Amino acid sequence: MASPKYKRILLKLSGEALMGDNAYGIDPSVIDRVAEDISEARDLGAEICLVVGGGNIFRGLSAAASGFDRASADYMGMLATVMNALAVQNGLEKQGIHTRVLSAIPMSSVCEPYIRRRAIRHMEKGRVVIFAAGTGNPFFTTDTAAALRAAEMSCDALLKGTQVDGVYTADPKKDPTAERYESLSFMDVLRQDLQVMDASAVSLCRENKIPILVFSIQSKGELARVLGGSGTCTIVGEEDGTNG
Ligand SMILES: Nc1ncnc2c1ncn2[C@@H]1O[C@H](COP(=O)(O)OP(=O)(O)OP(=O)(O)O)[C@@H](O)[C@H]1O
Ligand SMILES: O=c1ccn([C@@H]2O[C@H](COP(=O)(O)O)[C@@H](O)[C@H]2O)c(=O)[nH]1
Repeated sequence: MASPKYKRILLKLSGEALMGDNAYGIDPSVIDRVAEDISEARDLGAEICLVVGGGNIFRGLSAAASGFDRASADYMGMLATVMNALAVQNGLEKQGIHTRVLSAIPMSSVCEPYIRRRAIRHMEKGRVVIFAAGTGNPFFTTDTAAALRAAEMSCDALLKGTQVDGVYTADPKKDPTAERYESLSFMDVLRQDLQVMDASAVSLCRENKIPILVFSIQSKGELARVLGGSGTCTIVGEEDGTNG
């Protein structure tokens, strides 16, 4: 069995990927498959914490464009991520994995509040920690929350599991001629304004020397393959390749 390239990872799960072939919401079969993938990655020896997006349910920016107050819409988006976190927790528990959901917006009858030291302790006990409600602040995204928690948890890498298998020269969903990068630097992503992840998340990872691996969470078993070094992904790291 391959050993993981990174010991402690933060996995950012795309909200949109959780809807499967549906136009909205959560597909239980996708939750089960993602939970199996996470279980497989843990079996390699990786310590895993998660941030789940909310794009399958509610995006603040789109709602603001149709007339909602932006901050209120963002709070609704953060609540959507809590629903996704509970769904993923359910899937992981079916795999026999011990988990805790920690929310940046306290909701004590649903899950624990986010307390950094408590999160670290859960991880030390072998639990999968699921960070919900993003950063707890409007005007941010779950990509930034993922970069922030990865830094706080001293993660060795941030893996962005999304609907595409890497970073492309342009959005591959819109431009069929777009080509995938094997690797590139944080500055390349920022300079070329590549939209796969927001700039504040990329900057935070750059400052904290946390490589970002972008891969498709839609491909079964890809998480373990990427961790083992044989999967398809784009690695975003330092200019000189030292942390890639
Ligand atoms: N240069 C690029 N390379 C790769 N993907 C890109 C690029 N530019 C835009 N994209 C788009 O970015 C998307 C991933 O980012 P996005 O923030 O939309 O989703 P997510 O974070 O995976 O999910 P969610 O917001 O639902 O949680 C991809 O599905 C792809 O269509
Ligand atoms: O720190 C945060 C994180 C998220 N939001 C809001 O939630 C939605 C869903 O998150 P995605 O990253 O788009 O999946 C996002 O559109 C924001 O509206 C937030 O306000 N703060």
